[in-house]
Amino acid sequence: MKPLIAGNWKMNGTAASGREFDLMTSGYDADLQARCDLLVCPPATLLGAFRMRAGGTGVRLGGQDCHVKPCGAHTGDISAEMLRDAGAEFVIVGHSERRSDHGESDPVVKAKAMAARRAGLVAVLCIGETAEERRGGRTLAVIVDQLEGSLPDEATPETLVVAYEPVWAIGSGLTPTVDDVAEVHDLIRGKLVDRYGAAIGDRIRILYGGSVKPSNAAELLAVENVDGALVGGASLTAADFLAIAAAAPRG
Ligand SMILES: O=C[C@H](O)COP(=O)(O)O
Repeated sequence: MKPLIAGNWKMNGTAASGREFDLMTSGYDADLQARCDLLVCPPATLLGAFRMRAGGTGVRLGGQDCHVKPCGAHTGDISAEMLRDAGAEFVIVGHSERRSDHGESDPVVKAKAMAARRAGLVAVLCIGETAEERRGGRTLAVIVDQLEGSLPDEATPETLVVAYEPVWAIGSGLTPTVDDVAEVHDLIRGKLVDRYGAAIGDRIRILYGGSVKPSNAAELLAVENVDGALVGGASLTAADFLAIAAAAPRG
C-alpha cells in the first residue's frame, strides 16, 4: 500500500506561507512521488491559493473539518462540497482538537465522514485515547468505541483513511512505543476488516499521528499496518515535512 504523508497545518498559515508550500511542491520530486502520496491540509483560507500553486505537482490538498450539510444557514462553517470546490480532495474529520474544542461526538464525526463521501472527498477520520484513558488501561476499549461510533456505514480505500492519534502524543514530543502503535493499528485493521470485509478493510490506509518528526518517522512508518503519518507541527516547514516523506518505506 502506498503510504500517505499528510500535513495538518491547524490554525497556522497566512498568504506568506505560500513560499513554504512552494518548497514542498518543488521538493516532491519523482523519487518521493514514487514513495508516497503527499497531502497538505492548510487552513481553508489558503486552499484556493495553494490549489493554484500545487497545479501539476502531485501534492494533494485537504480541509481540516467540514459541516455535515452541503449548504445552509450555518455561520462560520464550511461544507465538504465547498472544500472540494476550493481544491480539496481530502478532509480531516474528528480530530481530537475538534472533539475537545467543539464538543464533537462520534455520531457527529460519523456524519462528517459521510458528508465527505457525499462530496467526493476522502475522509481522514481521527481517533485516539487521552492520557487518562491510557493510564487507566482503556486504550484499546476507547479505540473500539470510537470506531464503532464514528466509522461511516459505507467506505472504500478511495473514500476513507483512519488516523490513530493518541491525544497525549499530539504536540507533546511524546510518542507511544512501536509495539504500542503496532497493537493499536492491528486492532484498527481487524475492525476495518470486520466492518467492510477484507477486500476493503485490508486496503484502507491507517495513519499514525502525534509528534511525528524526521528523527522518528522511519521507525514509526516501518510498523506493520502503519500506512502513513498525520503530521502537525513538523508539516509547517518543507524541510521537515519532506524528510518525513523520505522516511516512508517504498511500497
Ligand atoms: O493532526 C496532526 C496531529 O494532531 C499531530 O500533531 P503534531 O505532529 O504537532 O504532534
